[in-house]
Amino acid sequence: MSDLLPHEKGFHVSWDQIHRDSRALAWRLDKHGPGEGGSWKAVVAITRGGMAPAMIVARELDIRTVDTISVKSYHHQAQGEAEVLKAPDAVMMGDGTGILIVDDLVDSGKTLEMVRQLYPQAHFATVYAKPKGRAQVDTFITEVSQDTWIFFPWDMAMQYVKPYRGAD
Ligand SMILES: O=P(O)(O)OC[C@H]1O[C@H](OP(=O)(O)OP(=O)(O)O)[C@H](O)[C@@H]1O
Ligand code: HPA
Ligand SMILES: [Mg+2]
Repeated sequence: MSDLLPHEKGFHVSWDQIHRDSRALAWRLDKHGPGEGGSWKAVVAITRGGMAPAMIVARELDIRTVDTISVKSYHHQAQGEAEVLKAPDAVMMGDGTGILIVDDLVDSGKTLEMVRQLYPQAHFATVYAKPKGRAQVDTFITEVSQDTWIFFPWDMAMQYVKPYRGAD
């Protein structure tokens, strides 16, 4: 069974599951910001996967200032470069102090590494984490093995499944 391809070893996450896990992330981050009463200044979602978790975290923590950063990664090129396609508001961001940067998961850590270079004082939170990228994330909820592919609800649809036994 160990010769399964990464996409065959799947962790399938439902909307309900990501809602609960994102709420758990918000609970963990609540009152842990550097502002008054442990507050956070703003939530910044790493698009696109970070948008749903960021919305849930912002809702739970009553944060109305929400922005996005769009990063295009070049994982398959030798230099392993990543490019910012859309940056959040520069004045609001500063060096990242008080900013909660949210993504759905960290895998190799390349995306967070790049964003962290831009905003070294920000707090980085993901719902899921794989071992290679764990050092790049400050707070996460669930760890999965490196060879597990996480399937998110926005990439899936309900469909018929054949029973284990029975007519084809
Ligand atoms: O830790 P890394 O190896 O950098 O991988 C993690 C990133 O990859 C996925 O985004 P992707 O770039 O596929 O874009 P998307 O969010 O628009 O789907 C995921 O949402 C993370 O942002
Ligand atoms: O496991 C994953 N699932 C979905 N998107 C991803 N992008 C990097 N790793 C993953
Ligand atoms: Mg992403």
